[in-house]
Amino acid sequence: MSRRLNLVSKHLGQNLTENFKKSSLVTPYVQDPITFLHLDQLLPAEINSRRAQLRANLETNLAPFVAEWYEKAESPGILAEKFRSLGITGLSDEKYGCKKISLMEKSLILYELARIDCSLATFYVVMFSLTAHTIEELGTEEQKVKYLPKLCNLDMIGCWGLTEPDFGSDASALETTATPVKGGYVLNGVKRWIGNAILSDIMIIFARNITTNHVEGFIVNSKSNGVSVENIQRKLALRIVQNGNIFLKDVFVPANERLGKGHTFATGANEILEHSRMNIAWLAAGLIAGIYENSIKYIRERVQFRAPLASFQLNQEKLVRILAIYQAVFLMGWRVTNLLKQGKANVAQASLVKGWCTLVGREAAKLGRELMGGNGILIDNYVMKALVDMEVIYTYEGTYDICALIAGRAATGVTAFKPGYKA
Ligand SMILES: Cc1cc2nc3c(=O)[nH]c(=O)nc-3n(C[C@H](O)[C@H](O)[C@H](O)COP(=O)(O)OP(=O)(O)OC[C@H]3O[C@@H](n4cnc5c(N)ncnc54)[C@H](O)[C@@H]3O)c2cc1C
Repeated sequence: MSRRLNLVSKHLGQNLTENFKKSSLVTPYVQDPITFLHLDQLLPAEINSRRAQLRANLETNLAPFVAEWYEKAESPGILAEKFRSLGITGLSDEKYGCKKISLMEKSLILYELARIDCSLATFYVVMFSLTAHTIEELGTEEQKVKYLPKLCNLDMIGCWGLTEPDFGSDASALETTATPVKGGYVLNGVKRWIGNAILSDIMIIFARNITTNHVEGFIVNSKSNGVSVENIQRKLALRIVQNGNIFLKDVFVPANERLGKGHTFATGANEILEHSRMNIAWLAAGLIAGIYENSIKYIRERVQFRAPLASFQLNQEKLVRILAIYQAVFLMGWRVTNLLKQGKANVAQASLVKGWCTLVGREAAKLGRELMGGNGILIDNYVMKALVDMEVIYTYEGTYDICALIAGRAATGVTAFKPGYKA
């Protein structure tokens, strides 16, 4: 189309849209999906107002940089400083010089971070739901005093190494070994996909104690002799997070760096995953909020067939499906967070919620991408990035299938896992 025709058609489209907007068919609309079923009323007022403040700060301080970081696939050095200045660093209790961040508040921080970008939320999960939380729950008092003050303020970066090249879903069968020696243990093995590995000062490494044959956790100084990290390149999702392979060759770990509790897979790594899986439901909710908001804005503005995309029945149905998915995911996240707070959540519940929220999150992401047509693949339009990132959260910390089978075992009382599986 010539430039003149293009301008005329654009002008005509704008007039029609303006007329359409003025017509009685168009009413005020739902910009923020949380308002549809008034889900914000489920949140304590003080926490909800801090959430709103955080959203405003994230929009100003982080959102403008995300596309560039994502394209360059880099974790900016200033991220820790940004998180500190936003006041979102801390622990579940005010101790070890850390600020208190309650379970619900942490969930909403993850929700708001994912709404901006899922890599930012994942960095937060690795630091606070995995690394710091492991030391908080399973560490000795000496380990807590040594590490938590630095971890909770992001003065120290940690990573959490469970997965191995040959043991992903089948994590409880992992092969990295911990051999008791005088004064400690010697670790040998390889870890794969570990978030923050290359940036880390310390690593939580799960290894099989060859004396007990159980999987237990060790705190490894990343600069120890025998530790090397290779960054995984060319990822097409979660590009701001750095994932690495960790190689452990005859790495000596002093006895006092063995985690104090959780000396089996079920009582150690799996306990931490239970908590963390619940967090992933909030990443899904944040992503779906972002998908909804970007989609509604787009379809109200874009004109085809001389009418806004939002006026087409098929498009309304797709948008409403995203809106409904959002309500369900938020409610599930909220419910399981409250159960966990009351000490009543278990691994089956956390797995059901994590698995299902990311399953339907995939559908929401596809619908959002579809609503934007070709423009849906542009990074600045959010939805394609959300779609690929949703694929990762559907997979990490227990794939959808594994989560479904853990919940299925609780529901039926019959295991679908091969003999020996411990989750
Ligand atoms: C970006 C990213 C970040 C990650 N970060 C970390 C991290 O920080 N720390 C860490 O320890 N790990 C991390 N992981 C690893 C992640 O937890 C694993 O990728 C995940 O558990 C799946 O393992 P896998 O990739 O080896 O897939 P596999 O186990 O090989 O599974 C492949 C497929 O087979 C299915 N499958 C496997 N077993 C069964 C079964 N019994 N029944 C039915 N279906 C089955 C799976 O559901 C999946 O669809 C990360 C992964 C990614 C991609």
